[in-house]
Amino acid sequence: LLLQLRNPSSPPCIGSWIPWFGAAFQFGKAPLEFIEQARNKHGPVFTIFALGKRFTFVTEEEGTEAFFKSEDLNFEQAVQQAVKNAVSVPAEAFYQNHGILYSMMKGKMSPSNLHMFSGTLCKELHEHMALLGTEGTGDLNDLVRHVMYPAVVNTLFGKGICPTSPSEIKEFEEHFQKYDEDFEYASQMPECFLRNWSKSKKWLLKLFEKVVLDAERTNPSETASKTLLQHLLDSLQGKHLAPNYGLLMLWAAQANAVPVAFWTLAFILANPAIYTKVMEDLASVFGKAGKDKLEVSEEDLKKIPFIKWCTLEAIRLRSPGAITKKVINPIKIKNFTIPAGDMLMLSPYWLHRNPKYFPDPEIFKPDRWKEANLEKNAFLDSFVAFGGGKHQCPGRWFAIMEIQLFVVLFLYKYEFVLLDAVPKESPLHLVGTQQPMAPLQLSLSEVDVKWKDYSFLFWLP
Ligand code: HEM
Repeated sequence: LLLQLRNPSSPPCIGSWIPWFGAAFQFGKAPLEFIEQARNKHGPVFTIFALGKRFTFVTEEEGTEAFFKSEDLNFEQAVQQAVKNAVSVPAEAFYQNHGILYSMMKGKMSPSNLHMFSGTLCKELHEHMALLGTEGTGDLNDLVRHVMYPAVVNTLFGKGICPTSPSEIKEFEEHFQKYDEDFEYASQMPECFLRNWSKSKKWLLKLFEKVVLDAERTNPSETASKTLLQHLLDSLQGKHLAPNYGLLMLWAAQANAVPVAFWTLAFILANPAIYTKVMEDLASVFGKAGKDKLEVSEEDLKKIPFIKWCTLEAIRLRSPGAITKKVINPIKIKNFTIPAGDMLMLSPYWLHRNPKYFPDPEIFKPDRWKEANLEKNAFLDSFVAFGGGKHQCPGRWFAIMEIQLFVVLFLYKYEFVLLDAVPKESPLHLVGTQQPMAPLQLSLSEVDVKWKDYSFLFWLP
């Protein structure tokens, strides 16, 4: 009945007048799947009424164009409340700082500055991989986290600034994982509903008071020697918010990149032909696998484009469930008028499954990236994992580089046997890239150079 009575110019609205029941409840349970079902049933533009808010989804090209370009939509207003809930930055300070901090991060992590990170990152990755030992069995996701997390934190925040050593990391990791796990829900609702999350947030903010003091104390005067955190401290208006912004930056740097590194490795290892191609490329640039302490520069990575394609293809398949803008003036999309106040939502995850742009969309096909003009830093058409327009993810080039570097060093150093099938992605979260639903056990051992030549034979059809 509701659908029949609606104003024909507004999108179909799915929901009930009591938030949390009916469709809104289903939406909360598995939002990713819900979006696709709603699209099939109601068409490319539809509104979900949940948590007392209207979320309008646009799932086709016309909507995408408007989403990234329209002046009637606003990014800052869409995320301000979430930032307030997540790290307690008040609205006024958020609006005052956002533009300055965004430009700073975009500049520091631009393609031409990546070489400033790659040396340190390579060294750090080696150091933390060495702690894994020469062989063992475990879950790939844990393994990736144990290496990537401390290596990237030491690179962006400075060594010894955040806890990363084996003795101090455990408690930190527990809190950070809890914080990350419920970040999405916590950014949408009052903290009192999430007691454990709130405890971890307080613990992390307290820790960051010390982190920023240490970073401030060791802040060098010359620009080239500063860490990303120190640049953030220099740019920030309202120094008392430094711990809050430090934590936000840590979350942004880890939350998406770590799961994508997992998926990139999982997809490569589960596809014998792709694994073989990667290993041949590595051998042609660096010589036979197994030599320890391979030094890989950002220039070297350019010689192995196939690994960049694998990374981008994993990002395509596991891209954020949704990104958001707030409608500030009514906007027309297709035949619908979306009212001011709505949250406009676009799903990179589902857009990346449109066969018109990505034939065989569910298949991991790194070769499709041959068509992208990556030398000019352009992605494939309709690839929006990092957003688009003027608010695109400022860390995207760093993210792609760190994952490539990790994959290179890891595959070069170890041989693997997968003990499980690649798990499915969890449909539970809307914000950010997907987590695996189940563990992926594998056993690994350092490559024995003698054997490496022959190991290719096992993969051949
Ligand atoms: C594969 C990994 C990553 C993915 C898929 C990703 C994706 C995104 C997306 C979709 C947005 C929001 C864009 C929008 O809503 O229009 C975003 C924002 C952001 N990302 Fe990333 N990101 C990744 C890695 C990183 C890394 C490694 C960093 C930092 C080192 C980072 C820092 C940020 C920051 C600071 C913002 C907020 C920008 C703003 O406030 O305007 N991201 N990212």
